[in-house]
Amino acid sequence: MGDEVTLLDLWSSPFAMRVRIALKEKGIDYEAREEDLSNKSPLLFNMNPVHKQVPVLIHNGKPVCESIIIVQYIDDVWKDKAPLLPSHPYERARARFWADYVDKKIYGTGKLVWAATDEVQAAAKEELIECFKLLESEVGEKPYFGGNTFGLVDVALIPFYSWFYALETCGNLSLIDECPKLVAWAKRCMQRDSVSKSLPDQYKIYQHLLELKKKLEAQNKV
Ligand SMILES: N[C@@H](CCC(=O)N[C@@H](CS)C(=O)NCC(=O)O)C(=O)O
Repeated sequence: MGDEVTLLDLWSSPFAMRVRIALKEKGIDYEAREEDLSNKSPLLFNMNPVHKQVPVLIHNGKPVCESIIIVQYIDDVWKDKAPLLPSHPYERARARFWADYVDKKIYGTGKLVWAATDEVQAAAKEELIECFKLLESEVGEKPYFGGNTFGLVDVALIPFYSWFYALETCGNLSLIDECPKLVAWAKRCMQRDSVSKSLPDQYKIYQHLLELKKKLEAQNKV
């Protein structure tokens, strides 16, 4: 019997994009169920009772939560095609380190660039550019963070390319000027079907983030 794979998904979530990319890299057929975060489904509460967040991968009835853990699970289960992690333990640890760095830095700092104002925004902008420059030096002259192969760190970071227009517009900055090699890397990733089919249009994300920003401001949450 074939595998039954369901993804509790959300079009705008960079975390869900990671899982969509990994599934497409592996060529796995799956059912995507779009969640409405203002009215979460009973299935989401059931499958991710701890965080109640998307994405959740449900594989033959069993849930796996947290995007980076899901991507590694996918790589463990569907080993034969498109490996996302290197085989050497040291290289695996390095890839996990950088994926963790992306998780700790990019979402939160990036969010302050599109959602905050004044000094908070200015500080976040400086920090984000520093993080991007560090990542840029890590990718160096290689085509991907995974070297010649597209891997875990590429999957972790590339969803944030969908934020680039919003970051540039809200933060009044030019990413091509600040980190040209990172932009070149992102464009290289976008040539892969797995990536271009999983990332929404940057302008659509910009509109969505502006809506979110208004809601956050109304709740005094920026
Ligand atoms: N660390 C989680 C983050 C997932 C996350 O933040 N998901 C957001 C959507 S982008 C969510 O479901 N938010 C709903 C909530 O927190 O109630 C992962 O990597 O999967």
